[in-house]
Amino acid sequence: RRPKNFPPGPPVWPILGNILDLSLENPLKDFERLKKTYGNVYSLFLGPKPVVVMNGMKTIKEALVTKGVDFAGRPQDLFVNDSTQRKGVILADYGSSWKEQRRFALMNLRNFGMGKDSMEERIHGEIQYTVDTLEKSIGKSFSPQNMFHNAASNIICQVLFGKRFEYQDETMKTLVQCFTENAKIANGPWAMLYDSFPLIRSLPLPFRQAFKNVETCQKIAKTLMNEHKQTRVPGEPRDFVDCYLDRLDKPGDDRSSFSEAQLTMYILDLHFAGTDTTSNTLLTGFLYLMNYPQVQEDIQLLTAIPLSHTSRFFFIQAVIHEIQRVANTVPLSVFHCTTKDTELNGYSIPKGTLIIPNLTSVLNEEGQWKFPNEFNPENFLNDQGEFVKPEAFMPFSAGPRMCLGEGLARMELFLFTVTLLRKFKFIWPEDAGEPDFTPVYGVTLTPKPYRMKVQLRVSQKIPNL
Ligand code: HEM
Repeated sequence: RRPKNFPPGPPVWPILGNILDLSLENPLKDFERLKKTYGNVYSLFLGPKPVVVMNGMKTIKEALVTKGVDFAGRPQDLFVNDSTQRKGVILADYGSSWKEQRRFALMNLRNFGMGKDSMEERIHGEIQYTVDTLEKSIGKSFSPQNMFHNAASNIICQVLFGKRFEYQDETMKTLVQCFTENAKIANGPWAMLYDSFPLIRSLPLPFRQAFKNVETCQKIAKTLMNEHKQTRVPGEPRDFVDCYLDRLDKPGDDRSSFSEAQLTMYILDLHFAGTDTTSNTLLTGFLYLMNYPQVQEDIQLLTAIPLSHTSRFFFIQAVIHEIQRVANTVPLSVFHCTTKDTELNGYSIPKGTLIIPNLTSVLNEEGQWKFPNEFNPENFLNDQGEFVKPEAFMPFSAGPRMCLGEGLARMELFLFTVTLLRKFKFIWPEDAGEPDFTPVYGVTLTPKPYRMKVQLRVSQKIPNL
């Protein structure tokens, strides 16, 4: 039974709730269908657990920004909480510990923005390896999945550990394999069953593998942390781990949330949050750029013009934003939870209710975009050809829990796109058939595996702008 004045939704079955209303493999279409029937705020039951799904820009902003604190919690009784032992920042509940840890990361990520070891330098350094990989692949048809994944992983490793890993490095391979497997389990049917039916949690079912994987990753994070302890000079941090160890040296009060156990999970959080997201956005970007050769060519002509030239800046920004809009990389954001009894669109939502912000419903919302259902950089250009960012552009979500890696991610997307397009032409192979733009559902949306071809560019005449 729905509580009084709770958002409406489909009829609820005993024990099962609404689990049969959702495809366990990919619920995005079901969420869209339910929005058409019940409106922008509706409710579902996962087994006995009530869930509120929020849709549309106005509703999501009202909740995550205007009533930011009310909606800034994270559910604590799900599969993902058990598998990460409730440490780190992504899944930490709203409160002083989360605030302290989040502020620390934001401040330190900003501090890496300057100087010779700046974020930009670190990204450029890694792009050079991607360029080498592409040069070796000229004329061949190859799958770019690992290349982008490794590059995104190495950039976050540079930030965290001050070093990159060779693409064949066993530690990295193990980390990536564990993350990939866990992301699959976390968004698959077994996690949904784990969340809906607490009685099955101790049974030896496939979700057990995720717990083993987290243990393996934690061991790796601990080893890297211990290596830093051996080589660091206190007060002269080289990277995020050193900054954190410096912070641990400070005499703090007993209630401080900083600890080595926090750090190991934090390392994994940032590595996980910064890898799949960026690499899948890049993969989607190059899938579209190959199949919209005119857009690719327009950027290529502009890459030869000084960065300060506003037309260059406007068009490239518009293309990168449009890539992020169609990539819809984190389609349901990370699940939130209400921190107190609250209201949304006139409905009452009790404290502790699981909230799903359906970002997909905003990134292609009718009325918010000139071309909601096609790839078109015009979505971000006004009549004068100037870059404009519609309010509905929220791939990083909004409010107090908004992605804390946005600055890093945007710098990566910009530098990769511009540097690679300046040097190479990306071609959809003749024998690849029709491109399939439908993504594969997961915590992050992934393009279906595809192959690409590259050619070195011959220098082009600069247009008269
Ligand atoms: C294109 C790339 C990226 C996209 C689309 C993206 C998107 C998101 C989204 C939608 C959320 C959930 C926000 C919410 O709960 O409302 C999030 C959270 C988060 N992201 Fe990102 N992200 C990206 C890259 C990164 C990078 C590079 C990092 C690492 C520095 C990062 C670190 C985080 C963290 C730590 C959180 C949790 C914040 C919190 O709970 O307070 N993300 N991201």
